[in-house]
Amino acid sequence: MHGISDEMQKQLEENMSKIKHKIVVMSGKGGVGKSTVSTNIAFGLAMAGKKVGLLDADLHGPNIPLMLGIEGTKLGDLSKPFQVNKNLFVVSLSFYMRTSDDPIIWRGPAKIGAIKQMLGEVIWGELDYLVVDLPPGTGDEPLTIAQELGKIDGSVIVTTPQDVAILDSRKSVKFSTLVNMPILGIVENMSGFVCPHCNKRIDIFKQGGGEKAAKELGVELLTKIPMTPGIVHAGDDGKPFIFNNKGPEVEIMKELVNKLINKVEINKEIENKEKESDKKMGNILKVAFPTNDKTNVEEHFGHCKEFVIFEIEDAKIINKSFVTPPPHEPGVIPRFLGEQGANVIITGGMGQKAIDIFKSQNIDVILGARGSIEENLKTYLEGELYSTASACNHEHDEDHSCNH
Ligand SMILES: Nc1ncnc2c1ncn2[C@@H]1O[C@H](COP(=O)(O)OP(=O)(O)OP(=O)(O)O)[C@@H](O)[C@H]1O
Repeated sequence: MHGISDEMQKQLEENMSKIKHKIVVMSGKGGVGKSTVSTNIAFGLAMAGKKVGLLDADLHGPNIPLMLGIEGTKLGDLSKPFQVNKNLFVVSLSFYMRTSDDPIIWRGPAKIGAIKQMLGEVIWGELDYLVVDLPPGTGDEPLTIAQELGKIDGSVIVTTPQDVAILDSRKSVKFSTLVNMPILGIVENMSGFVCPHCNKRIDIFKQGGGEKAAKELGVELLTKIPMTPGIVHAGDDGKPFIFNNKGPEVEIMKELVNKLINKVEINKEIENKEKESDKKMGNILKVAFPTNDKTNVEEHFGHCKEFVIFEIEDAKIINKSFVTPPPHEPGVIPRFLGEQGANVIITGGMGQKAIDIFKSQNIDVILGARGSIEENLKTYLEGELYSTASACNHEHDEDHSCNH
């Protein structure tokens, strides 16, 4: 299990491209409540109606199944995540272990291969969010996982209130910068304890480490979660704390989830607007191909199952997405691709009317393409792909494609 095949790498990228938002939860060291925070964020997002995947990628202590009450689960079909409820799906490295106390003793490359294999084999399908519980620390393992996830919306850094929080958080901030992922903010966990008998607050782990770290590092302090006995019971009983509990700590968790939704979705909107304006200024290129098998150019342009659209910036692919066109009717598909912002369509062939509609939207048409999409795209980006066919001559079926 040292590496993965090209085919699986492709599958991995395709899996990741179907996920709208990715959040990684990390911490500079173990035991600060990273898995607790990941589980409650994922459960909270699912409660808010989002379709969520929770990936327990903590190689050494994959304990999310325990927190969800599904410990001991062994999946027969490893490509399918475990469905916890209508909106929440989970995959844990523990599903791959023989027993729950089977120590994970893979080293270096084997570990990385195992993670890549898991990312490649699991078919999440379309998700609104993937929440990833990274292994603690900022070493090679979390780094590889973060790099394989593709574009990440941001990291949530979990820390505790001690002074050392600043050191741990600084490492996590550096890590986030290294993999080019935005930092959504810091969660100061185990932040004081309010005695249920006398209501007096006791700062067991000192005070404000996370807050200070956030200020010094110029990162938002997302929230402070107090030491709460209910959180321990919920974790041990396999029922996430955010679910079915009441009180200020639950409200804190719910506010955290709402904050993340706002941050991630607003960030994405801003990014999309920037991309749109970049595109208008000619900085981002969108290249579309019809396909039936996600790999090869479908020559029957008007009847393909879907289109793959690549976004290109500085001759590099920065995004790849699949879109399903509306049912075929004359003129509908060229307009649909115009709405998707396509600048170029590369296909086998099409009728003159479709070509005219594309041209009226300033979309270039390249005809005569066949075979591998990636190869065609590469040739196009090298400036070597030219139309090798002319319009099909079909009066009534402008989106028709012939096998030229
Ligand atoms: N705010 C809190 N109040 C009380 N207990 C908490 C709180 N947050 C986490 N815990 C408890 O602390 C313990 C460790 O939490 P958790 O497993 O989430 O930490 P972790 O950072 O993921 O650890 P690891 O590095 O081992 O994966 C658990 O028993 C959990 O229930």
